[in-house]
Amino acid sequence: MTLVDTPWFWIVVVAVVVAVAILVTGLLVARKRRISLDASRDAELERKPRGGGYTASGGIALAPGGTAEAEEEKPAEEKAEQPEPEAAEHPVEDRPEVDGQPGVGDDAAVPRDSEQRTMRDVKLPEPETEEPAEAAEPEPREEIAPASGRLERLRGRLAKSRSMFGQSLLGLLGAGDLDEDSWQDVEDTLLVADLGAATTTHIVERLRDELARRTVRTSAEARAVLHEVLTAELSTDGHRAVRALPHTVDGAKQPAVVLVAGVNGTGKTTTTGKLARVLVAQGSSVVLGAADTFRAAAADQLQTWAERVGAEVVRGKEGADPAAVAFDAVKRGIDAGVDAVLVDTAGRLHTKTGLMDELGKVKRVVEKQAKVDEVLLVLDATTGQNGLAQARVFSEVIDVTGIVLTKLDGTAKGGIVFQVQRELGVPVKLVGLGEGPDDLAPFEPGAFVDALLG
Ligand SMILES: Nc1nc2c(ncn2[C@@H]2O[C@H](COP(=O)(O)OP(=O)(O)OP(=O)(O)O)[C@@H](O)[C@H]2O)c(=O)[nH]1
Repeated sequence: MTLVDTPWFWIVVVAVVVAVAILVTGLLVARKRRISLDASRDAELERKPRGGGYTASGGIALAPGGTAEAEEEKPAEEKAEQPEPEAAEHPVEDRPEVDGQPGVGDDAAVPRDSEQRTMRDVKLPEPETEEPAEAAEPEPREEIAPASGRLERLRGRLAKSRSMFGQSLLGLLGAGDLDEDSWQDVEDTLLVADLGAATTTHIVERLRDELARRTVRTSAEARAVLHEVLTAELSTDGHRAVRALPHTVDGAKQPAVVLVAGVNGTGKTTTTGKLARVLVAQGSSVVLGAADTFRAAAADQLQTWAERVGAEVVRGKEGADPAAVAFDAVKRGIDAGVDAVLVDTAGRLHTKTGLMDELGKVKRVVEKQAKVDEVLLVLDATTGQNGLAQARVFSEVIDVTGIVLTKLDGTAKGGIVFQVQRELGVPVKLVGLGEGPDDLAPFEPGAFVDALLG
């Protein structure tokens, strides 16, 4: 009989199998318990905010998403007034761009922690109210001082020239017999007052002749001689009337067309406005053409002048062709049947040849529909010899028919009047004696000399 055949062998085998089974089961149970512990720790981490304690380099804190918590923090009254969700979304263009942040992606929206707009903050536009009927009524027209006798009324404005020129001459001539030194002083006085060499020589010769021929004993007699000589020096063959009244062409009324030209700043726009006032005061209807498209404010300035007297203005866009504006103004004047069209032209430096060509073009274009009746050259009396040089250039380009000498109130060199007229052979028609609307006077030699001598 072998060991296998014995019962004790099988009892030992069964016992070993059972023991191994118990051991394996125990090991499995122990492993399962260890995994459960690890899972609970992970779950604990999972409950912490993602990225909690982590700060990115750009300063962006990683925090749980969602908007519910933020909304709960707002006051109840604000919450109640929150608009519907779609209205609450701020369009990109609504983002207040004060922080320099880019408006891209999520960042294009207003940050949710920024100040919220509420209904209370929204300002509704005020409904547009109709202007009261009386406001639409035209401004009452200004009273315009009569043009006649203006030079006498404004004579005080020539005070600077009077003391420098008139009073000095009277002092010299009224002193009795004049020696060569005294005559030299007379000459110097005339030159300083801007009469120019040729005019000065001519006046001194005339004075010497007259004083030698007559017996002058009193200062009143000396004044009379001086008055006579100076007035005669200012006489001209050209007539001083400004051609600003309408005339008839082929049986139809045609407005007078007046071009006002000159270097910038001489007072063209002001003179155009002042002249319009004179014409309106005398019963004429006027259209003003704002052909100074170079200086933007010039058209506004002219418009203001026009509104004050109830005249119409034709203006173009800034930088428009001045010739086109002048053409339109004259056309408007003809169509409306007015008495005069005054065209204020651009006044830029005469040294720019192209600009002088432009002035010539303005005249040519205007003359396609109406003759230019008057070309007034505006000269600033305070600029002396430079003003005269300007005048020469202008008269080569356009036929100047009259001179307006402005700012005579601000200069001691009123003698420029004599020189301008002599050198250009064109009469001084108007003088500007101030910035006021009625400070434009017709030029009358006798009254002018009277004002100079005091
Ligand atoms: N004191 C004085 N100032 C004047 C007279 N005429 C014009 N002015 C002033 O001169 C300045 C220039 O006048 P404007 O009429 O604008 O001159 P403008 O020639 O049209 O000038 P631009 O449009 O630049 O070409 C303004 O301040 C006027 O008030 C005058 O007779 N006396």
